[in-house]
Amino acid sequence: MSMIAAFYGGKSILITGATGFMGKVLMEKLFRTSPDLKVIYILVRPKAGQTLQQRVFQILNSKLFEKVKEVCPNVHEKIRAIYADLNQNDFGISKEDMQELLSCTNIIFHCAATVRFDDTLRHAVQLNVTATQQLLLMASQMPKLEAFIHISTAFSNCNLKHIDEVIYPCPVEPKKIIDSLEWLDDAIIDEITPKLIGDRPNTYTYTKALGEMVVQQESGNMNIAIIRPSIVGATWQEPFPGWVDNLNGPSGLIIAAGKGFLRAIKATPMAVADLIPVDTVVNLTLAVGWYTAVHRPKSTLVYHCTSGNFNPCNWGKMGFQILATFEKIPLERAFRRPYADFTTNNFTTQYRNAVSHRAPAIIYDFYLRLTGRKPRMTKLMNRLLRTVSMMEYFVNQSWEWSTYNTEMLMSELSPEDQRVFNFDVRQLNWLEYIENYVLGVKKYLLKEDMAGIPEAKQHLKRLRNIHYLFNTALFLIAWRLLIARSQMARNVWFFIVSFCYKFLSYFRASSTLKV
Ligand SMILES: CCCCCCCCCCCCCCCC(=O)SCCNC(=O)CCNC(=O)[C@H](O)C(C)(C)COP(=O)(O)OP(=O)(O)OC[C@H]1O[C@@H](n2cnc3c(N)ncnc32)[C@H](O)[C@@H]1OP(=O)(O)O
Ligand SMILES: NC(=O)C1=CN([C@@H]2O[C@H](COP(=O)(O)OP(=O)(O)OC[C@H]3O[C@@H](n4cnc5c(N)ncnc54)[C@H](OP(=O)(O)O)[C@@H]3O)[C@@H](O)[C@H]2O)C=CC1
Repeated sequence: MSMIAAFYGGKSILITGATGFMGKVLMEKLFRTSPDLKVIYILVRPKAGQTLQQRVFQILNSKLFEKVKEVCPNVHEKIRAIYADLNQNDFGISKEDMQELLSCTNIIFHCAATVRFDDTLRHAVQLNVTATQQLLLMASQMPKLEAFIHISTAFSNCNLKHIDEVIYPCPVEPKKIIDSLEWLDDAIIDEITPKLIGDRPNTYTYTKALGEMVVQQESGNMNIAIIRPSIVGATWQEPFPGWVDNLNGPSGLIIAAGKGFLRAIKATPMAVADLIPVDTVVNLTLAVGWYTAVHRPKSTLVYHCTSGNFNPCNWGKMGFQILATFEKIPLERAFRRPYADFTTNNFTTQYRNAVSHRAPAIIYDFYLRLTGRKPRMTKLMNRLLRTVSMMEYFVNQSWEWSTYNTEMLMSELSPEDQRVFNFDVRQLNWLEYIENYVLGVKKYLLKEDMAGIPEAKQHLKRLRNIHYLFNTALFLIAWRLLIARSQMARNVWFFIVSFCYKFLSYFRASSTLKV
């Protein structure tokens, strides 16, 4: 019997960010392994014209929850969606709901965040810092609370090369930043943002670091732990391999490469690609929840959930395997054949952006205009290049994360828990994982039918022929222009032609002699 699974039985669990990528996998695993848990409260806001109930219905009816419905048929009765907007004071939660949360919650998993790299400092602070502070305040009023688990990121201190499982202070106190954002106007905030984030690449990593400081400062006598995952990718094993449902991290770029939009990226092939499967993160999170509640460590422990020091894979190997998978399992209606180069040089990157990205987009838009359609490729390409430029920071350097606490926890688990809540990435086979990831992107994210693979392959063959034809035509035109303008080119041309002629005559003569 799994001790961790038994621990969650009968518990009331509060999850923020349950509608997000990690939150869904966390809920799924909880219901599947501890179907006797009492209730999962999820803080949800209405979105995209959907009510709370519609959002929950959609999640429960997705493929991800198929196994859960077998193990826990009354799962819909055990989810209680509570209206909450983390941008509002007290999250806009009604008095009755708040009362219930305060009096019943046993465990909190705080996953909600803005993960956008380009968010304004005001919004990123509101969600990643102020909301964390408010949640901690709520937690401190919960008499039955056993553990508060905060999800941060391994990149919260990406300005350092070696990162320990400790909370590093930021130069300006989070409280001062929260206070000043209340009265500063947006223009001034934009101006001071680069100074505040310093050598971090974006507001996301900076505000996640501030969020950790808030957790440390407001922890009081609660049992708190922080999890720092690196780049979270599709599921490795559970509930099935390759599940992914958003474009964050590598997923968007995998699609861009598979559809033939992304032809080159400024990335260091030997830099460590610290990807971690979402189910591994969730297993560690649940194990940490159990350990924190049962063993009550004296201080707030930080757990790194990374792959680099256990089982490193680099971007070169990853890119190669992604492209190799597209040979076998191509995406439908690709714009060009999948091919992506890694370059480390700024000049080459600019050249490839102009020649391999912008030029084909302009030519295609011209073709769309000619055929009476609305041009869209240049806009899409500009967006892609902007996204790629934001990812460059993460694919051109390697970090070292120490993992003492994570390893300590691994050794504390019973063999059964090590199996059911496996977070040992030494067992991960990268080639197999990446292949399943690419397949998952195709099936679950793009919702493409596997029956369409032969047609997709045919389409790629057509694109290859067009590519050859285009290159041959381009070469002939260039050559023709050169011959018309340069005596030297003409001489070379006549030399080649006469050489070929002589060779053919010799070949014909020798074959006649043999006969
Ligand atoms: C063979 C080669 C393999 C190479 C393989 C390299 C992998 C290299 C991974 C490094 C990864 C580091 C990750 C750090 C690890 C964390 O800890 S961070 C957590 C992860 N966070 C993220 O990844 C957030 C990144 N995303 C963003 O910040 C914003 O979406 C962006 C990129 C700034 C775009 O903003 P925007 O232009 O306002 O666009 P947005 O409204 O979000 O979406 C607009 C459109 O773009 C699409 N889109 C959104 N995001 C993306 C995306 N990432 N990609 C493509 N399209 C996207 C949307 O679907 C949408 O399409 P439409 O609905 O309009 O058709
Ligand atoms: N994905 C990754 O690569 C990594 C993620 N992390 C961390 O993991 C955690 C989960 O990330 P992930 O699941 O990928 O992120 P997602 O963007 O998929 O999910 C974010 C969640 O936060 C919720 N949320 C955002 N704003 C609000 C709001 N104003 N009110 C209520 N809920 C809100 C979203 O709700 P809604 O559906 O309504 O938008 C969603 O459920 C985050 O803390 C992130 O920093 C750490 C490392 C890497």
